[in-house]
Amino acid sequence: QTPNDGVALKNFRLTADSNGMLRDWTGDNPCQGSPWSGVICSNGRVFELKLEGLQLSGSIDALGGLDQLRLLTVKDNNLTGPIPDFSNWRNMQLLYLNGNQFTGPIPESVGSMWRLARLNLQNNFLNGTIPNVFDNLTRLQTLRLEGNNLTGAIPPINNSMINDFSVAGNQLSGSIPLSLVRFNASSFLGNGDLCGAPLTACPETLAPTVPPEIEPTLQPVSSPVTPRSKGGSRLSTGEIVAIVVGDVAALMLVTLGFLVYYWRRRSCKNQEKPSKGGEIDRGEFSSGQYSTAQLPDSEKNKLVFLEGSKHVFELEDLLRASAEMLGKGSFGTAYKAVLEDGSVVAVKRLKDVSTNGKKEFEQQMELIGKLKHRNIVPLRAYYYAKGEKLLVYDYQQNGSLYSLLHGNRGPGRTPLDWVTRLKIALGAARGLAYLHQECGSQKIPHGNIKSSNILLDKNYNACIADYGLALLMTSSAATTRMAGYRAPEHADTKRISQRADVYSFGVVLLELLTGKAPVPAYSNAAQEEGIDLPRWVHSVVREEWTAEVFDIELMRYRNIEEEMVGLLQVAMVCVSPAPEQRPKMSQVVKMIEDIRPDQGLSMDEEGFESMSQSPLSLEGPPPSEPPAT
Ligand SMILES: Nc1ncnc2c1ncn2[C@@H]1O[C@H](COP(=O)(O)OP(=O)(O)OP(=O)(O)O)[C@@H](O)[C@H]1O
Repeated sequence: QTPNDGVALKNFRLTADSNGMLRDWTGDNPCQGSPWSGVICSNGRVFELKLEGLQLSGSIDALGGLDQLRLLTVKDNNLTGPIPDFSNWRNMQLLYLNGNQFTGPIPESVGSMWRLARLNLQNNFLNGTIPNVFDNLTRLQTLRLEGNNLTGAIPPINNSMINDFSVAGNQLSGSIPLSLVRFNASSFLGNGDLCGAPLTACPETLAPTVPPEIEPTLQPVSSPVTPRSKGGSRLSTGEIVAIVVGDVAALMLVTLGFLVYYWRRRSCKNQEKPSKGGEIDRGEFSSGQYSTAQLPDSEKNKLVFLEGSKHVFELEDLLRASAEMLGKGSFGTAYKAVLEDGSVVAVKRLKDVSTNGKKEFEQQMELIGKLKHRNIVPLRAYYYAKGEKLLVYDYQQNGSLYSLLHGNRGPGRTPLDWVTRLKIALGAARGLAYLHQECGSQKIPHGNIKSSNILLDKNYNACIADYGLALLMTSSAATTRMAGYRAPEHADTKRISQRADVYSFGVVLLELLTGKAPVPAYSNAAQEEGIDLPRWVHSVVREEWTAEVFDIELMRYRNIEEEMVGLLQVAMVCVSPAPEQRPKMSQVVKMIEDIRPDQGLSMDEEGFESMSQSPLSLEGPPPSEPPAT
């Protein structure tokens, strides 16, 4: 009789899910009907279970019955109790129980999971000795046991497949077995009394191992593993991001309050004495930044509207508008301005402009103003004065791709579905291809392609922002931007190029596919290096866990795996280290269109809305691996 995986999962949900994180586990069969989040089936049986960071608590005993599991990850929850007998999990290949509050010993039955490639039990409260069974696991590559309360000596582990090993931060003692001296000291640090290479040599009396009766007196020394309070739970990434964002928001509020206060005081003073001719001194830009350039009368009110833009307001109106700071970038600060007639524009206040005066700036603006395409943010007007340069753009109401992907990864987040991601990828590719072609023989690059420069209009149509600005900026601004998106050759040449844009665009595609940010969320992106997304994806794909690279949010959609792999291939060729191996943007557009050739990726808005998108099922081995801890 086939074991009932649905019953096992429902029992687990009853025990562990007091917060309702698994409320879409409805119906009786997890492998039929609407998918259960985190559950992947093959041939009608539960095959992968990914339940990371969901505040689950209680025991996982009920999962012991899922005998077809290849992958189980429950990392970063609050699960408790002993680890169940492993003998039912004979097919298990990837097992992540780390970051919980499991207690008791590691069962001997771990030796029965003969297919196991990765075992991560780190950061729990496991005690007892390490069972001497790991030599049975001939496929094991990762063994992470750090941050527990394990005692006794480390058994000999002769398995040469293991390349990722740590027992740091336990209470182990005795000499390190010879078979493990190939690992760094960091794999062993923070134990009570471990000795021998790669740590310091054992005193003669201690080697080879400490007798068990003296173990309780051994105290752990400072551990390289993050300390955890007993019974406490660590902050999830989402919570950390929320705290950081909260802090930043609070800081911005305080700053804003200060500026408003400062501004009011200035305005009062200005009311007392009449302003000098031409000084821009309006206070209605509530962030108060945008105020004090001295202008000769001749330059006053010269907001220059570009070809095709209706001249609908004056500089005065702009200065009177209520404004909200959108963010600071490497070219200056962007504001959202709501004019008195209700229309909304985005205003960029430039810093560090390197043109040879007004004429050159105007020429550049006229050039930028001529560019028209549905996938680029239109520049409507500009303002030039000695200490003040403003650019006025259409405001894009759905913000940037960066904030859509990484802005709120915590509870309450609206996932970004696959069709929208594909649509954004194609729109942005078309916008950039247009810019590359339009500049034709001059080969003018964008020079700053990244997800915060891909903006979304009300229909989630992707538009490229900030084009044409890289050429205006001083080299210091140019070198500080682009962390995480910069092509490798840029380190030597410092020159921007269309080929380097293609590389940056490849990073954006990887961001869409993985959900990972190449620059840390809400940090000062200009100054901090983020993760090297191309390198990370390469390393995961090389290990043949291709499915693992994809954003967990995309796991709910069926039948999109082929398309995701298709887009991954496009991304990988874009991030080729050698510039000449990268395709042109026009070719990239074609490749993305080909991902859904007969379903009309090249269609208009309506076409996109109607494209099919059903939750994903990954069939057959190998299972995907969760991100490294
Ligand atoms: N036209 C616009 N409509 C809506 N949001 C915008 C607009 N222009 C810029 N923003 C948003 O304002 C914020 C600041 O933009 P800005 O271009 O100044 O900096 P950046 O894109 O983060 O960095 P960089 O200057 O290097 O491009 C970003 O989050 C961006 O998405």
